Amino acid sequence: MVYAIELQDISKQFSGHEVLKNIQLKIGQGQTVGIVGGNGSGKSVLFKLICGFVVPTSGQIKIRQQVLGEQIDFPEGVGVFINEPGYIELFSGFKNLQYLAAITNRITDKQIEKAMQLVGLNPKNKAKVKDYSLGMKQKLGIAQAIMENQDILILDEPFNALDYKTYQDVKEIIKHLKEQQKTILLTSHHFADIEELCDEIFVIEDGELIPLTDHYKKQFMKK
Ligand SMILES: Nc1ncnc2c1ncn2[C@@H]1O[C@H](COP(=O)(O)OP(=O)(O)OP(=O)(O)O)[C@@H](O)[C@H]1O
Repeated sequence: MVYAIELQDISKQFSGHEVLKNIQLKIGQGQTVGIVGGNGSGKSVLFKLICGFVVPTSGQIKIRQQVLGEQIDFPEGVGVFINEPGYIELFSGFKNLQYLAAITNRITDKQIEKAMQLVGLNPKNKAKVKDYSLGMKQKLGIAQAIMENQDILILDEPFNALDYKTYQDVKEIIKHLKEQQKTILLTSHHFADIEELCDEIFVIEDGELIPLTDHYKKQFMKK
């Protein structure tokens, strides 16, 4: 199998506190993998390591066979949604996405508009991002993650703060991305969503990444 993402012996410490210990993870191209765990267990740190936003204390990360920090600094062709993305507050949502799209210059304004419409944002809305609600910012972040049609998607809590209709829409978008054989890494505190969407599920407990067992499943289903 061709692996889109590979983590070998990844550990991460912050000021001597070991958040992640010897993580091994292989994600095949086209797979959707869910990561669950309690608050502060290290899910976001794991995702930031894969995106190249945080450097591991030890171990190796490969994205499409390329070693992060050696062959590449940042993984290319990865759509990222990490909570509370930073935007230029005085720009509209569309202008923010236009600004970000200009970095790689791969997509047209029409594609940006389409991504915004998919998550229920009006690209013609001139409101500044500083006046956006939390849910609108969340939608903008998801539009950003999917707008370039990347084949790897890292989605950290994509369902947070969404109204019911947008939550359903985002779930449908993820299902559609799965059908298109995208590789997706997903977290959510709603275990039912993870179970519905993911081919494989792992738990982070005490810094270790372990496959979901019935014991953990019962624990998460209670929530
Ligand atoms: N830059 C940082 N400096 C120091 N500690 C950090 C840093 N980033 C994360 N941590 C610590 O790493 C641990 C894991 O945090 P992380 O955000 O990955 O948790 P999480 O599983 O995503 O939690 P939640 O479900 O609440 O979002 C926490 O103890 C957090 O305080």
